[in-house]
Amino acid sequence: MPEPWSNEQFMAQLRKVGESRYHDKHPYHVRMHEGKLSPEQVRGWVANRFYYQKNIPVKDALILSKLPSREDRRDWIQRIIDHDGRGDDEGGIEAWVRLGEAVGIPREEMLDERHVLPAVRFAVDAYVNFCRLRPWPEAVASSLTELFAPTLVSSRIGVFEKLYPWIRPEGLEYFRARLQQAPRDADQGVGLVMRECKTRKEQEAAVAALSFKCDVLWALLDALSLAYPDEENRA
Ligand SMILES: O=C(O)c1cc(C(=O)O)c2c(n1)C(=O)C(=O)c1cc(C(=O)O)[nH]c1-2
Repeated sequence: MPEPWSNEQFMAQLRKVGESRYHDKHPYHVRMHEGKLSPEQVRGWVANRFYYQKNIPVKDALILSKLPSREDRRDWIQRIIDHDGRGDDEGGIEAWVRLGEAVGIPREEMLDERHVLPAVRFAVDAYVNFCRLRPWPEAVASSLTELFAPTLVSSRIGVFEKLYPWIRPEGLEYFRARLQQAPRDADQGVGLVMRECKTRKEQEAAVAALSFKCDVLWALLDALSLAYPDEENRA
């Protein structure tokens, strides 16, 4: 096996995956940020991403159950609280349901998953199962798409405000909360991956995990492109 990468080289390998394969490059996402999606296409994205959102705390609970140290569990548990909420904080899943209402999807239609496409379900379930079955440092590495999320989410707030004025502004609270949460998650995830993945084999497995996760997000948008084609491509 070749020599392990230095932390800098390892980070560069992880970043390279995001630069080429993160979902911001997907045509459906590009069109979203150009303001070109129809209301129906925006609703399709929100309703399907809900299935991703609701499974995030499930996969984080699987990872939590495998972390051997109390200190690491004390940090990781915050992710579950962010999404499920606690006390007066209703959490990210509820905020996403409100985003749904802000784009015109009734709450019960989000909750009963009637708009969730089969391929989206398969892709998200594959992510949860990856975290269930793989060694925990790889599961943590697969969350590192969050390294690339803050820039994208911050531009999405402006995009939704300016280019989709029909979306009710209170729906954007989810994204605002993520601007604080995602960089903290990414720092924590990078710290764990750098600490645990010391051999070249482990480092390459972490890069592969991040690549797999990019595929999950990409597959979600592929499914949306088929189900909600652009006007000009409609039969
Ligand atoms: O809107 C986005 O572009 C985006 C991307 C990602 C991501 O990169 O996986 C996450 C989120 N949002 C997000 O809101 C979120 O809570 C989240 C958790 C995770 C994860 O894998 O643990 N990714 C993401």
